[in-house]
Amino acid sequence: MTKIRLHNTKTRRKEVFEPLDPQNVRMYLCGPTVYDRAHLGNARPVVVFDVLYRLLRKEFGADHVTYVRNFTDVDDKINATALARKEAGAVGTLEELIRERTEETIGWYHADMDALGALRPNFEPRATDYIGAMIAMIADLIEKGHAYAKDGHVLFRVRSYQNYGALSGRSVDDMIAGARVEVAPFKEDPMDFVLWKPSDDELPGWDSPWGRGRPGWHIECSAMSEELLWKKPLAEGHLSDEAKKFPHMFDIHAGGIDLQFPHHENEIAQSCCAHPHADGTPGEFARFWLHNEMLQVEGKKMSKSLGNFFTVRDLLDQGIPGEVIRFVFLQTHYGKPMDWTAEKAAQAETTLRKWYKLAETALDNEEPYVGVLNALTDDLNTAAAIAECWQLYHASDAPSLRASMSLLGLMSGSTPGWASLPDVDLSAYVVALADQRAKAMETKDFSAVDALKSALMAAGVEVRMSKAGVELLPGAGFDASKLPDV
Ligand SMILES: Nc1ncnc2c1ncn2[C@@H]1O[C@H](COP(=O)(O)OP(=O)(O)OP(=O)(O)O)[C@@H](O)[C@H]1O
Ligand SMILES: [Zn+2]
Repeated sequence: MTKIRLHNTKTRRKEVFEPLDPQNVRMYLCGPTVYDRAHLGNARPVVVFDVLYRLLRKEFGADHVTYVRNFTDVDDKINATALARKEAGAVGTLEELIRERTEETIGWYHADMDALGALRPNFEPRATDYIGAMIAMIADLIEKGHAYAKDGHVLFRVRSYQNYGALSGRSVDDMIAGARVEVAPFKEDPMDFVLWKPSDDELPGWDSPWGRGRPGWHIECSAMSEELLWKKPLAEGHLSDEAKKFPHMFDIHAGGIDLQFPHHENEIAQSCCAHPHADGTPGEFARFWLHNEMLQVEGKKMSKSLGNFFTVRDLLDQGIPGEVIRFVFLQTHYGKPMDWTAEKAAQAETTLRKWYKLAETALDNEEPYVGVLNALTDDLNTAAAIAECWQLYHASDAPSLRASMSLLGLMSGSTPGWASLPDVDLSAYVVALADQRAKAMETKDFSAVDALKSALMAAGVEVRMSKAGVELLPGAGFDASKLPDV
């Protein structure tokens, strides 16, 4: 078996990845806050870590990987969206409107990420289903002296955790200088962050020892990863004796680099302080930290707050197949920033069309080509994997190309219609158009040619007419059911 090597942000090195328990490889990815459609940047971690999930399933067995990705469904932005709808006259209590909004957004998220060929994780916990676990963890942190309650708030005492900042490689003081930390009367230190905050009657809230309130953002990932990647497999007997020697530890924690600080630093602080070793020193959390770089727009992170975003749905609605979007992501290593451009999408589509044509002649039951596997096991080098696929294409090695594409999550069948594109026989239309054009040259009446051309274009066919002849290609929005009769 090829050794998987991954760049671990924690050590800033590429390291050989050996799971604590090869029978149950455990990974957690910070998921979306569900108040709106995912923008294209939000899709990058999903695609990148879907490749990792597929690789781990290939190496350790499909039933031996547990992948958790949460939904943050308690958040001030969600509350604000629901409140705005209520003010605009929507019927229902605020809580109902919030639930409606998060349900709707989760539905959109699934549809959009499915279209990108991303496998659904094994667990997709919602924060609101784990409030009890969060309250218990917060109470425990207070008892251990790592947190304090003040005015209905509970704060994490950052200076009680010596390793704070280790993931980002910065000292607490540097971080304070560089970050916009909120100074508040209820804080002992401006660096302390919120574990729990009070809710007024207008806001969703849960009863807690500190009054009615709601959790801060960071605690949910600590609580949910603990519940699903440690307690649950432990209780169900799905952890080896070796893995049990590392309580509360799991293999991989992933997310965008924008989450490294403060979100991931805070997750580490909470989890390690909640589960100290027997000698009282801070305990363990994730062994490997993986961070994807940002999708950018003109050098800036695509983000909702900057307003420089478009959604995955926008692109799908423009007729760009999900696999094309996926392919564009795969062309850049996850550790590098990247842009989305129309040229990249067009090139990706041309490539995929060629590959499909060859790969479709083979069955999907071969092993992926070793060159592709080697590229992926080298810190998910998807760009190199694509170069290897080109070699297979040029060598007309259909079985290996098909198996390699499927390891990359391509040809996954989640974009219906796409797979049949290369097989579409448009030759009857080529003949008809050429005939009509020949006639029109004599009669000087081009209306029939134009009508047929428009009908084909309406079905998503790209029409190229030149002296050399007529060329027809199914385009991105191709729909065979709309083809005209000839
Ligand atoms: N431009 C981007 N490129 C790559 N990943 C991104 C980008 N923007 C956000 N992410 C990732 O998307 C995931 C979901 O994040 P989240 O729902 O918190 O985003 P958001 O806060 O709605 O987005 P924004 O940062 O635009 O406000 C996180 O893993 C985050 O790192
Ligand atoms: Zn998280």
